[in-house]
Amino acid sequence: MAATLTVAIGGLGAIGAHLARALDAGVEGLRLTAVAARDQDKARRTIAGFRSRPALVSLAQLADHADVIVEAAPAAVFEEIAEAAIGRGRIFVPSSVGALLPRMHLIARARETGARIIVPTGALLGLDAVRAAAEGEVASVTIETRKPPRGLEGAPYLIENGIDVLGITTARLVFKGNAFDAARGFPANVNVAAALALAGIGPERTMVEIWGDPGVTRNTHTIRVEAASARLTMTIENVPSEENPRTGRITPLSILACLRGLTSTLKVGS
Ligand SMILES: NC(=O)C1=CN([C@@H]2O[C@H](COP(=O)(O)OP(=O)(O)OC[C@H]3O[C@@H](n4cnc5c(N)ncnc54)[C@H](O)[C@@H]3O)[C@@H](O)[C@H]2O)C=CC1
Ligand SMILES: O=C([O-])CC(=O)C(=O)O
Repeated sequence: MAATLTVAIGGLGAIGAHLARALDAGVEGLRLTAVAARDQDKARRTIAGFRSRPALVSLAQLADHADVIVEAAPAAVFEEIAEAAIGRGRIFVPSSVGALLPRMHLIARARETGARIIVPTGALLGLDAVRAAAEGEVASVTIETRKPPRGLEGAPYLIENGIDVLGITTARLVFKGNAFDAARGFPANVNVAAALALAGIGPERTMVEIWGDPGVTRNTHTIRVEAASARLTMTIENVPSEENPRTGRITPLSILACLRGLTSTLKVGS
């Protein structure tokens, strides 16, 4: 029988609370041992009915409590969770993948400590095919993201460029550039572009279009890959979660599937 891995989660919002509940309900090979949250009272209420109550600790302490540290917090506190997890040689599973792009030194650090950084597919699709294609020659990778305007509100790029996204009445291209610049300009919005870049040809060559689109109710991502082995065109339309409409409901499910793959006897997909 495969060994059980202990799991700690930083952030108990749309992703973290859902994942915590799912783990507590029972997942073979995984055991939730600790969580960290900003609002301690709310966190206590969230875990009150759990079958096995995890320790409520600080972000930096998560790494002392588990083999696998899942980051499910705002990008602003990414470093605090990541540095402790990687410093202690844990398996680090980030949600705020956009925050990893400007911190690629963490990968060199993980090499030193024996930590692993496992980026889940998250709100995207098809990263298995992108990774496979990237083992051969890839000419181009693009992602087109369409969001309801309020899902883009407050992004630094829009503020810097005076773009009033809530005033948009027809679909408008608000950003076109590489994944690196997209992650800087839209830190709460392009985790999927960052994951795509890391799966394929890197943040400099992965091209991103972000559209504010009053005509969509779902965050919609279309990936196009032109490779020597295949041409890929894939679209996902994410149902927003109740807790945080910026975050697709599929995201905690994808992380759960990713965690299952760490211990399962049968693993499907590369
Ligand atoms: N990889 C992907 O495909 C996706 C990634 N994301 C990213 O995942 C991250 C989490 O997303 P959500 O769960 O939707 O966010 P959320 O806003 O619903 O939850 C974040 C949680 O972190 C907590 N938090 C904030 N500061 C904290 C601190 N200092 N210590 C402990 N907890 C703290 C908040 O109280 C909140 O409960 C975000 O960065 C988001 O952009 C979101 C959707 C898809
Ligand atoms: O589609 C979603 O649910 C979230 C999203 O765009 C991202 O975080 O990159």
